[in-house]
Amino acid sequence: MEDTKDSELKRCCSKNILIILGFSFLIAIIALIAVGMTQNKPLPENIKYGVVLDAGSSHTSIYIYAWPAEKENDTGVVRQLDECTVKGPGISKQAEYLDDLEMYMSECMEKAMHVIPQSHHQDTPVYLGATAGMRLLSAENRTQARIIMDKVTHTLNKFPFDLRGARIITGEEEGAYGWITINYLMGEFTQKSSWFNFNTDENSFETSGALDLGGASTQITFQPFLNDTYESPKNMLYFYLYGKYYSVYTHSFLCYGKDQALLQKLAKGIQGTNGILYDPCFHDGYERVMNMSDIFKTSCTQKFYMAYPFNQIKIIGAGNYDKCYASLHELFNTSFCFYSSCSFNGVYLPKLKGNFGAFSAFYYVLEFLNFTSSEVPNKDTLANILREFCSRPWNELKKQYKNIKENYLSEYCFAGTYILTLLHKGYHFTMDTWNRVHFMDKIQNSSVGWSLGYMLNLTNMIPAEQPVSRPLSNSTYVFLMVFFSLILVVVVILALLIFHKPSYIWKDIA
Ligand SMILES: Nc1nc2c(ncn2[C@@H]2O[C@H](COP(=O)(O)OP(=O)(O)OP(=O)(O)O)[C@@H](O)[C@H]2O)c(=O)[nH]1
Ligand SMILES: [Ca+2]
Repeated sequence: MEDTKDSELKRCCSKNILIILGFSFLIAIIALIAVGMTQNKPLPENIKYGVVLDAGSSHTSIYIYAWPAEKENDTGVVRQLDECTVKGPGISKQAEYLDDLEMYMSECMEKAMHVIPQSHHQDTPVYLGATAGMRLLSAENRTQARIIMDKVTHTLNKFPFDLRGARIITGEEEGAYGWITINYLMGEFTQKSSWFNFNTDENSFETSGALDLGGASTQITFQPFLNDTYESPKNMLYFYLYGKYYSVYTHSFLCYGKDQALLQKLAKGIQGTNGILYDPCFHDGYERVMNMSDIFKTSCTQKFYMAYPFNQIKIIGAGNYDKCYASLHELFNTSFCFYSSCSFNGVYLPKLKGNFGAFSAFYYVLEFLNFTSSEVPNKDTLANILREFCSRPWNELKKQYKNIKENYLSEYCFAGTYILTLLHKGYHFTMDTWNRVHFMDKIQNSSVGWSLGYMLNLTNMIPAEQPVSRPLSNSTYVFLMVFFSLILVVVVILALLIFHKPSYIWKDIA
């Protein structure tokens, strides 16, 4: 009787303990989830900002970038927050208006001050890089170029940011940073170089080449086949990024940007005329009068200079793609080459390799001509588009494209034909390789150009080694915590059930 009472008491006690434990675990899990959801939120992201001014030959653009401070060595984390186009021409044309530089910059710099929180102004780095317009001016008039750069620095110092330098960048830098930008935005530097990739085949790390067409210069940059990296050391750049070596070919053709190429073409075309130029690269019915001094003031046209008895020329459009193509051909001298292969003017060009991203005027022009969305994006398709477009009368075009700046509209025939000539005759893209050129303006809302790569480099945001993998994210942490707690509960309950059973056994034994 006593024993039965005893075992009843034991069973009752075990049951109560089980209920209390179960209840406690339930409360603990609810508490854990609640704490995980409320207290364990990630720390507010510490955002950093950076500003780059791209002082191009035709205009100045300002790019504002942002990135989370704790992730700055990861790839693809820096994003363009905003951009602003400065009204007016490039800084190389500002020599006579130096006192107006502050006004020139102010609208876009104020935009940057608005976009970037005030508390970050003082530690936001600002870089200005001037490109081919200033390179040309520097070669023609070094003193004037220095005065402009000093004044630009002085002006930028008036804004509350951390100005880290305003300088003229080289054509090689322009090419290299454009290449870095594309591959950074496309995630090419880290994606394929993961730990399980033992493949040392150079193709397994293929990057995208970069083609930039500015107003005064144009750049071609790509990773050639390894055997082709020794012929012209001055064209090679070497990078060690995210634990991998890259040998990159680059060349910048000064005077072969869209605007300077047009001046070259006009300077050549005017030879032997009486001041009237019937130009197949402009539409029928189009007329433009230009000062001879404007054509010959750049060093790009000096090789065509002759004494002329007139101060102005009159360009009369004679829209004809085939004749325009033939006239542009003459700007590319392919008659000599002291290397195994050349692009033009005796410049070494290794065998083209991989895909290319083509931006700036490559994109603006071919986007207008609807070539970027073409289903068969090859040379013949573009030639057909241009043949039709160039033959259209100017009056008809003006009526159809009322919202497009007349200056841009009048030059699409020339510019499209120039792009075709540059890619085909200059860089030797063939029917097979044309479809490897991808015309682009932005990748994930960030503009493709040299400025992002420039900032990444100057702020040391591209590490030589692969960054170590990061700890668990907040959500993974909460999930794992709850998951393992549940397992623990199940295990404890099972253990208690097993522990609970022997009370019957004890009873039997008794
Ligand atoms: N159609 C069109 N042309 C543009 C546009 N923006 C710029 N351009 C022209 O395209 C050419 C190249 O422009 P950019 O890439 O800005 O040239 P840039 O940076 O000033 O010149 P570089 O110093 O040689 O790099 C120039 O002739 C510009 O006038 C645009 O939105 N539409
Ligand atoms: Ca440019």
